[in-house]
Amino acid sequence: MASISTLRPPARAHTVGAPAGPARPLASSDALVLEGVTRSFGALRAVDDVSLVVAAGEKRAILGANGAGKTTLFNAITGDFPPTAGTIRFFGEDVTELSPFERIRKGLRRTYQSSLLFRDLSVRDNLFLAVRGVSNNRYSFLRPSARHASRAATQDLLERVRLAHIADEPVSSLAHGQQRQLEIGMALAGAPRLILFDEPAAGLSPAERRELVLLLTSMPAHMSFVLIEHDLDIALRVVEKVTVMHNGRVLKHGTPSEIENDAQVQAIYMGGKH
Ligand SMILES: Nc1ncnc2c1ncn2[C@@H]1O[C@H](COP(=O)(O)OP(=O)(O)OP(=O)(O)O)[C@@H](O)[C@H]1O
Repeated sequence: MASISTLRPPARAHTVGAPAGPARPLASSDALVLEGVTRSFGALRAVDDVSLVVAAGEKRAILGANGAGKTTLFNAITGDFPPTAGTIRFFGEDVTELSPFERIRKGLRRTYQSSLLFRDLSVRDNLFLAVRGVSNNRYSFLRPSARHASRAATQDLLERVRLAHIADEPVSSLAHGQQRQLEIGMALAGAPRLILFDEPAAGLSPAERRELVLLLTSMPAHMSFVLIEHDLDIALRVVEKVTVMHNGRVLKHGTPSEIENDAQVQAIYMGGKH
């Protein structure tokens, strides 16, 4: 775990938010509502009865030790591995049965732990393809107006993820941190309503981590994100709320400071049992 040492000793042990059930009544301003979401692989319940609510515009981290079920939860939300029980609502709509692509069309995006970039293409072309891929006109490559709008959107993204100065470089020549910035840019194509970031700081140098924090703290206010991140220095700095998972279940929800000072969370991150 990258930043265990950054967890300070608890001022006092205390109970943070209750794990069971959505924390409050459903509201139309909720971006993502999970109720009893479970994903089994044979006898293993990788995600077990998870309920949580992410408000529109909210930035949330999901923490947990290796194997806690974080990525499986992301896969359930995106539909890559749909839940075996429970429901998922996205801006009030039940999307539990929808295909991954239908969820993308509704404004859900994700990044992956491993890179999905086209390494031989330029930074600009990768972003252009991402823009075209989520566009309503994605099959009309030859229509000048659609092409013009996509080029403008591509330029916006280049600037937003601070890669305009290397727009025409091939991805294969980029530093690792720049590639992760580009992945974030691609997830931002098409004005998403919620992005799931899967360990964006993995493998980054300290300087690249600072750049990542800048990017994550400058995300549009109305857009939500959910972040899986082992680097607690980053995770606790860029979100308003934290959900901690353990053995597939929600252990607790809380603010970054509540979670940082929680004895039970510390025990898990130190590799202890609770
Ligand atoms: N496709 C799969 N088939 C079988 N078991 C799986 C599959 N995907 C995940 N698992 C199991 O589910 C459990 C949770 O895995 P998951 O990858 O969701 O954890 P995680 O919290 O994301 O871990 P990490 O921090 O290491 O990425 C693990 O025991 C894992 O082996």
